[in-house]
Amino acid sequence: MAQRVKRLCVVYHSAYGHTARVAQAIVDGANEVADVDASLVSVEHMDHYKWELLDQADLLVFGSPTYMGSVTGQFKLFMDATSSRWMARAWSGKLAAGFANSGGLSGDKLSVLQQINLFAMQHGMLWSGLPLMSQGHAPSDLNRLASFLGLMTQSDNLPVAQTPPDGDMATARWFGQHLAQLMHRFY
Ligand SMILES: Cc1cc2nc3c(=O)[nH]c(=O)nc-3n(C[C@H](O)[C@H](O)[C@H](O)COP(=O)(O)O)c2cc1C
Repeated sequence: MAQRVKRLCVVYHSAYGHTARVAQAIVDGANEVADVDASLVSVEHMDHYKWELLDQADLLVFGSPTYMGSVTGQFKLFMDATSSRWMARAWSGKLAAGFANSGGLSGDKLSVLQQINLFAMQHGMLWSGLPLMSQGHAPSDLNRLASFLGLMTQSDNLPVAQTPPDGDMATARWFGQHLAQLMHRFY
């Protein structure tokens, strides 16, 4: 029997494009898995169509750049705009995951992942981390920043085509694939 197509949606903010590139890599990785439909939603200019995509998704992946050790103001506006869904328990039982990009190697990205995790818990969602052992700390290595709560990537102050490095981009695709497979296992 054919299995139902599962929907994953990556919800992100990106001022200069680096976090957007990571978001796209998660979507690309997820779409490599059969019977998965993964899409991208920027938190800017949310409209009825975008909210519908989020409401229909089986799994939401939330991502933000790190600003002053926190999610960006734009991402926080999005979080606050979900309060009617929080009240209605609309996303309760959905799978959730998170990612954070920053300029610093640490950059206090953990704080961003913790904020996003707590946000998902407020919604009653079911959290998936990044179950991938670090393969080393070079720019080409998978999970070089050794993060398990969610995906961490780091970008230099360079054009988007050059940074984050290959290992971070490959980790993002791995994360997308993993989350897609998780939807099939879970639902
Ligand atoms: C206002 C502001 C605050 C920032 N704060 C941090 C920070 O706390 N830690 C860090 O490592 N990078 C910090 N950065 C760098 C950003 O995290 C980095 O430029 C961003 O992740 C790039 O993503 P984007 O191209 O998707 O906007 C900051 C940048 C700005 C503009």
